[in-house]
Amino acid sequence: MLMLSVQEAEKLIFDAVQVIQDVEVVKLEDGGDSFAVRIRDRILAASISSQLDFPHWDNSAMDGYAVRFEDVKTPVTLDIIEEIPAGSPPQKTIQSGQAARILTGSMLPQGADTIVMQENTTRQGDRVSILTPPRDRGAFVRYQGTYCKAGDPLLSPGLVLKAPEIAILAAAQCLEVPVFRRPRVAILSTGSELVLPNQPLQPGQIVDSNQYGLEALVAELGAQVISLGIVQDDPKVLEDAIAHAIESADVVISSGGVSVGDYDYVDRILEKLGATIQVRAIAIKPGKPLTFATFPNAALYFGLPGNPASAFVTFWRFAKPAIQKLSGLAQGWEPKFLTATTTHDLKSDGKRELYLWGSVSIEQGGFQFTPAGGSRLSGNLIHLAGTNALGVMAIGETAINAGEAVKFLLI
Ligand SMILES: Nc1nc2c(c(=O)[nH]1)N[C@H]1C(S)=C(S)[C@@H](COP(=O)(O)OP(=O)(O)OC[C@H]3O[C@@H](n4cnc5c(N)ncnc54)[C@H](O)[C@@H]3O)O[C@H]1N2
Ligand code: MOO
Ligand SMILES: [Mg+2]
Repeated sequence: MLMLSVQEAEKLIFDAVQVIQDVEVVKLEDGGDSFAVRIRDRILAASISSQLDFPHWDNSAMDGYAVRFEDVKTPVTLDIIEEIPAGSPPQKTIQSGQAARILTGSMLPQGADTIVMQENTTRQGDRVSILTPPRDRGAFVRYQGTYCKAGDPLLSPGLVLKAPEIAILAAAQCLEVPVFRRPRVAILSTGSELVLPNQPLQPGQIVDSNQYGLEALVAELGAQVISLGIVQDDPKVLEDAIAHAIESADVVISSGGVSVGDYDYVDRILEKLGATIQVRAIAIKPGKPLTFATFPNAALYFGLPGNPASAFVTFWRFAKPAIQKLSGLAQGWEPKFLTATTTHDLKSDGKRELYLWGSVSIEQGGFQFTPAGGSRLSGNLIHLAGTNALGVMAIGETAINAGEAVKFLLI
């Protein structure tokens, strides 16, 4: 069986992913949850601009007095001709010797070009004394269009809509927001030994934990989960399940049945159903027998190995970036490796690229990687708890000593 390097495999996988083309519109005024809750974490499908300048008009950054800079170069007392609360346009033009009372956000009146903050003044009835002259013309004036001009692009396609972007959409009066349809990801667990968590466990059986772990991983990416549950190691039953899955989903993720065992049917079924198998085995540990295939209807198939740690690691390394790219994310979907100092010695046989689950923390001087305890066998999922990173050892690298640098991937 041809074993690809991790880099060869990821190129084949990521190149096969085409961004979703379907667009949905999320409307500010639709019922149900608030707009922010409905649009949070969706990915923008088109460029957004506004008909508005930001700021929309010249306005004051302080509570104080709008004045003419020429009048206040030295301490002086001015006549207050008007009060301008936020939300009301000024009615008068400031002439020499005059000022207007102004509040933060209020429009700058005609004739004025500078704001003196209240703390630098004293007021006597309709007059105000400027105690400290402002340094510059335009002090504390927020000029129209200096943040952004009407028509300028505000948000670009492929951006995940988080709190700042959602606030911008609201400020820009963007009432209908085009976002990419969320990918549909079908998940199934193959194996006649598998039972549901609420079923009594007979000798030889094991609870299907991959289904739940993978569902959570897919949901974390904002994709729609289609849970197909346990499928027995029966070629006909499995073929029907996979055929149904590829018709109903953009991505199908199965676990188990991809190695060389007597009941490992996945690859044969994929071929029978017309898939092109792009990846059959990768020089990665854990996760060697990963299968990746493409279907004529554009569905992508990840046949993850059944061992729980292998399923998690291959999901993080290959399926997660692929789903993020498919979702329309313009930037940041590719795996990014950073460097940490390891707190413990790390060992490898050097034969496959080794992924070590553990925790990265930010300490003085940078990132620190602590490998998880327990046995690092691919069947052991217990010590995945609390981890947030995968340390990586390259092929040929057999030891990284405590205190030395290790590459890691945040998961
Ligand atoms: N002769 C060889 N045997 C194996 C090889 C090999 O190269 N030659 N590779 C080993 C490696 S590496 C891996 S990884 C596994 C992959 O096996 P499969 O993908 O075929 O998975 P299964 O055989 O179906 O199951 C393996 C293991 O995982 C448990 N499992 C399966 N599904 C689930 C689930 N949904 N939840 C929890 N646990 C699950 C299953 O009971 C098995 O213990 O193959 C090695 N063998
Ligand atoms: O590639 Mo397997 O996941 O080492 O047990
Ligand atoms: Mg097997």
